[in-house]
Amino acid sequence: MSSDTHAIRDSADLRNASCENINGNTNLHSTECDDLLEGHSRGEIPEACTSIPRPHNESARLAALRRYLILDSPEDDAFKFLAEVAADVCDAPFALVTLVDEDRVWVKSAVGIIPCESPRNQNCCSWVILKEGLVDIPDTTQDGRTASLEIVTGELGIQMYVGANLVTHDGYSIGTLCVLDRRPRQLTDRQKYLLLGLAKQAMALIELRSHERLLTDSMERLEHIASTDVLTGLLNRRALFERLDIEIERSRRYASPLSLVLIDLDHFKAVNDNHGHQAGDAVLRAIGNLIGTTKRALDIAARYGGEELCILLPQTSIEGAFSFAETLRRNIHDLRIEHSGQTLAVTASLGVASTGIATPDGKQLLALADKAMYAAKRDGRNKVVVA
Ligand SMILES: Nc1nc2c(ncn2[C@@H]2O[C@H](COP(=O)(O)OP(=O)(O)OP(=O)(O)O)[C@@H](O)[C@H]2O)c(=O)[nH]1
Repeated sequence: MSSDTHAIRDSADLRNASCENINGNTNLHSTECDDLLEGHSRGEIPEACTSIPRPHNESARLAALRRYLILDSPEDDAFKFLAEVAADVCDAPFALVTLVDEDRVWVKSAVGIIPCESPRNQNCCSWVILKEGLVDIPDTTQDGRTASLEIVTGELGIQMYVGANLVTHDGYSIGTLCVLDRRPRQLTDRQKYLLLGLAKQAMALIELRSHERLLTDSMERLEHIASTDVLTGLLNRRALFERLDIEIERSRRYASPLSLVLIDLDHFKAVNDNHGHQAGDAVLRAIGNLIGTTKRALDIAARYGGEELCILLPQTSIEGAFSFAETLRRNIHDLRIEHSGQTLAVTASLGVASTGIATPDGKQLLALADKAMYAAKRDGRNKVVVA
């Protein structure tokens, strides 16, 4: 016998129990919940509940729900499919996958009804998370838990509700897979068994989506680590070459210019020799920041080598690149870096190259910029030279 078909209790008991728990006791224990849930499905209709009790582990339950990041997530056909199967199996016009949040019941997917959230106090699903297994209400108009709910008394006129718990791997009830009908009726044992099985599948799907998200996040983090230069926060050399190939290809395909600026700090060895390697690192970090704030969002900045940096400027002509390089040269010249009580200043030599009519490949473009950069060094440093 399912817990929903337990013996009928005196409706006065239920009223008393409800009232005690309505009056602020949100830390309800499961036995108390059972008192509320059992024994009032038939006979005299108890006074309507104005508040649905909360499980004794409510705050841990909410934390469990939130770790899945499923609330307010986009539609997902796999959940919709499970709701469709539940509706078919139970021969019900409505089926929903719901999550019971702090003050609302949010619908992940729905069949026969437009999914929308509703207040927790007005939703049958809020009863389901109070106990294990199914909540089976063959006639909602005759059940104290549901008789006064808007979904029953209102336009929708729901008269049958059966909800199966979605239980996390660590035992928290976070929502339901439920079926609803406009006429009172009893599901068969087979239908209830299948609904419970489908609820397990819905929960497995929630866990799967969560694992997928964690995996994607980890891969993105790893990709970030693998492509970022730790000192400057810019892209590293490997990532630069990847992006260079992509941007060269884009430049070819759309016949748009791509420019490249190569930056080499002047007399950087002297910074290390005179102020120490830590000071040299502080300078490189500061230059990395400066480049980050000087370039456009679509420009791609990388650490090319030791004290050599590189910026790709998509859709930028040689004139535009020269103007950008001049601004950067001035900004570097004007930059003052405070380190261990000392104020450091550096200059840089910059080489600029651009894809022309005979578009070079990435390596050729770099070689052109490198040649121009060395010309700037030869010309006295703190200069921009165009290839
Ligand atoms: N602190 C620090 N120094 C670095 C790093 N990478 C390269 N360097 C130093 O950068 C200096 C580069 O020196 P050089 O190639 O002789 O060039 P330079 O002193 O900048 O002289 P010019 O380029 O000719 O103006 C070397 O002392 C490297 O050790 C780094 O990550 N941190």
